[in-house]
Amino acid sequence: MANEELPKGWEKRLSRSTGQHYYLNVYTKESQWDVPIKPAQPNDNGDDGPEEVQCSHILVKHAYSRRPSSWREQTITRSKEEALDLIKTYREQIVSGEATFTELASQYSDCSSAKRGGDLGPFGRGTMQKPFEQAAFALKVGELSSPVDTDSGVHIIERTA
Ligand SMILES: O=C(CCc1ccccc1)N[C@H](Cc1nc2ccccc2[nH]1)C(=O)O
Repeated sequence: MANEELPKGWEKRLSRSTGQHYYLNVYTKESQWDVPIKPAQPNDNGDDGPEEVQCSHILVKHAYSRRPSSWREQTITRSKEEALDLIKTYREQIVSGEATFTELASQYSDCSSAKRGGDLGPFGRGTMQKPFEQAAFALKVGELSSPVDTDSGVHIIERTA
């Protein structure tokens, strides 16, 4: 199946280990063996996908973040690698049920939205940094993204509406 027929962000790849084709979402880094299905109904402006989404996120900043400071820490010095390790740990704790997204966002997110359990409210395209927007609009409601890099740091995103 040619890439142009796949939903936005999805690419067909060949697994070196199995020789099988798989599908990778270059925005959310999700991968799957099955062909991804385009959203069933176009929205009002005729494109695929929603005009607005609502998401919560957990942001872990690092020394190279656009603003390496937050309500948690006046000066953030961790490396990008350490930030990625932390966000992966939080994601594993959420997936395993060890902690809830809201608990971890409230306690650890370096964004002011931590005070709202990570909730950013509804937003349309063109309001958030592009990598964040692309990942958020590629999620189904209830889905949790893989780690997403922006100039602010490393995020995991949960689409809530
Ligand atoms: O820009 C904000 C506020 C975001 C927000 C929107 C709506 C409700 C509450 C907060 N905070 C930045 C960190 C940050 N960078 C982001 C990039 C994309 C999405 C959310 C982000 N949060 C910071 O604190 O440096």
